[in-house]
Amino acid sequence: MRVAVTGTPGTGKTSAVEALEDETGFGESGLEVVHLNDLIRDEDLWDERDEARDSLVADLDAVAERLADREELLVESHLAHHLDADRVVVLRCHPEELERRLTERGESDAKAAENAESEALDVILSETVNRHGVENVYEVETTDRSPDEVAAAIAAVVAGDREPSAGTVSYIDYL
Ligand SMILES: Nc1ncnc2c1ncn2[C@@H]1O[C@H](COP(=O)(O)OP(=O)(O)O)[C@@H](O)[C@H]1O
Repeated sequence: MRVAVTGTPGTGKTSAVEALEDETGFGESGLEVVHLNDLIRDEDLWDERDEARDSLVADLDAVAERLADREELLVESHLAHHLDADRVVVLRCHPEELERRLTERGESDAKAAENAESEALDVILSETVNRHGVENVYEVETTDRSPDEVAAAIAAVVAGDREPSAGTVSYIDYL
């Protein structure tokens, strides 16, 4: 099975998946965890540098090819939903809390605000539903949850103990 964990930067993908990897019992799932942003950087799977955003623009074809022969995968990244997957977890976070998390992480105010707005507009959720269909999408609210609690929700998706739930989160009040 291939599981993608996606979400706007700051929703806590890396923290939750690291907590999941630390959980006893996760090894039994047989899933290999890929922190995609690290792979893209380490293996040069990008084709240009976005100077304005101080980030790399991933070569998604090269990434897909790199992972093509892997069947048992859990891929974590804000790009993970652009890859083939059986189930996609979309982490969500209230834009005000998201902005706080990103600013605390050292991101610029502009970048934090851009991501908060994107989260309020459901950008990644929409992209995910368009590609994978509502029946394969699981939204997980992280605003008031610890990384361990978010990890437990991801584990429940992996185990098949959670129903698909696209469209259950709304931050329209922020706009
Ligand atoms: N569940 C959470 N509750 C509060 N803060 C969190 C949570 N998850 C992550 N953070 C903090 O928010 C920031 C972004 O987390 P990170 O895991 O890097 O997110 P992402 O991988 O989605 O960009 C980090 O500073 C992290 O410590």
